[in-house]
Amino acid sequence: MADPNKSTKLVEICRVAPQHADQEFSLPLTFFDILWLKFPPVQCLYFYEILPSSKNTSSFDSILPKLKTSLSLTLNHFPPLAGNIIWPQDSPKPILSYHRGDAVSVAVAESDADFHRLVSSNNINLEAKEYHPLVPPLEVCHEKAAALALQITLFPNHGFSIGTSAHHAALDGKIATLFLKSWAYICKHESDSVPDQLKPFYDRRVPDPTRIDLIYSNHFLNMDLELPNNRSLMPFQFQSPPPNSVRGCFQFTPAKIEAIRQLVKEKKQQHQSVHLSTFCVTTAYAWICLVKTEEIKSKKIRLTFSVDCRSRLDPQISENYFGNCIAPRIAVAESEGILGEDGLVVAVNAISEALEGLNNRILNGAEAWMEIMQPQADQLFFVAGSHVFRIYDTNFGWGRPRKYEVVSIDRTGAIYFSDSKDGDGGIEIGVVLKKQRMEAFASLFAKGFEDL
Ligand SMILES: CC(C)(COP(=O)(O)OP(=O)(O)OC[C@H]1O[C@@H](n2cnc3c(N)ncnc32)[C@H](O)[C@@H]1OP(=O)(O)O)[C@@H](O)C(=O)NCCC(=O)NCCSC(=O)CC(=O)O
Repeated sequence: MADPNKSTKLVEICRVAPQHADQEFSLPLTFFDILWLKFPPVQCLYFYEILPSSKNTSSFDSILPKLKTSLSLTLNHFPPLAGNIIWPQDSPKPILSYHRGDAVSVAVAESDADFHRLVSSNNINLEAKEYHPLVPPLEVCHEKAAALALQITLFPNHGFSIGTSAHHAALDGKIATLFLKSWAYICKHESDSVPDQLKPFYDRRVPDPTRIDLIYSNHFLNMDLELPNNRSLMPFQFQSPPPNSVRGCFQFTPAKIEAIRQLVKEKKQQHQSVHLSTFCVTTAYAWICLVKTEEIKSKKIRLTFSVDCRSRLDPQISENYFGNCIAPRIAVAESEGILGEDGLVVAVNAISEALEGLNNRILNGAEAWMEIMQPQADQLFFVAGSHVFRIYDTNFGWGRPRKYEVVSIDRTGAIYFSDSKDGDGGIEIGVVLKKQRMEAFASLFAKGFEDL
């Protein structure tokens, strides 16, 4: 249990602006962005350890100035992140706007909480709310919503954490990661520029011949909300984590991933081929463990995940296109099948089916994505993040992150995926469950591999 006497104290809240951004930005949101307009902020945490024996100890005092200076330089490349989402009365849709003088709110805090407990990957007793003091709130009111807020928390003699709160209508996971990597690069190399692969791309030429952006915007404008106006940018209320919720982090080593793949291959022998990517087999395994843990009674079970569309649009857009460019996909399976002897094959089949048509029909049905995103009775799981982002390569000059966490999954109910901190091709997943359920999940997750 967390020690109630340990605390995180706010030291200052400063505003960091791009150092030389002369260009004002006004990026109209596309339908990919508007889909997330009312979503709560995506909150992530990166922990960095500074070992007492390391030569970096002497530089502990320089952490904060280095991070602030490099942030300001990084924002030169990402000025919209210092801006706000607004929805002017005369605009049919919301806009991400950056004006000179806009800045990112950066909270600086100091914590005497147990750093090692917070970064432990084997701990399934970390209360969900223990990370909350380490991530900042995002400034949101009816008229505007900040794109980004940051918090740097120092753990004297141990290390520091960077907490991020990002508006999902401003950027998706890929660009949030790109921003952090650019910041880390500039900080580590004491540079003011980044290599091309870390540069965002601002051309907004996303194909939208049927004006899905207006369909989504009108959805909000026509909603019967008890708000001063339907252009309000206040997010929908998402549930707080129930009391007794804990976080768990689980590892798929490369050997475990291969074992699942082999098992599905053997069982599928006589049938058609299926998509046996790392994403597919690990998501299937985690999904089954969750369904068993939650003792789901509904007949059909759904799993929603995002697909990066950047390379899948016609014509393709830049890999570093700034904004959102993800499409929701839903895997649907019968609970009987998922819980049965061939549950893995059933789950892999369902995910494979949901992945069909990505290269030529990616936007089919996009008019209805807004409905897909609404909570539904038989929809259970939502995948956030991706192992392909290589989060653990985000090195500000003090080494790889000791731990990464998507804090906001405790409100969205998602399960997050990232690469593993060992950098060996493994995968890490994070879940938030009630304590008893977490114990059941941990046991199922471990036992499943014994049975492979
Ligand atoms: C649709 C997918 C999930 C499907 O993934 P898959 O791995 O099954 O399929 P795939 O076609 O991408 O890859 C199949 C195999 O080819 C390999 N592969 C793919 N592209 C490659 C490339 N360019 N070079 C080399 N290899 C490549 C993969 O590593 C994989 O192998 P192997 O498996 O052996 O490695 C993914 O393509 C994708 O779009 N991922 C990103 C999703 C995303 O952006 N999520 C974040 C949402 S925003 C967010 O999270 C914020 C929030 O909402 O909270």
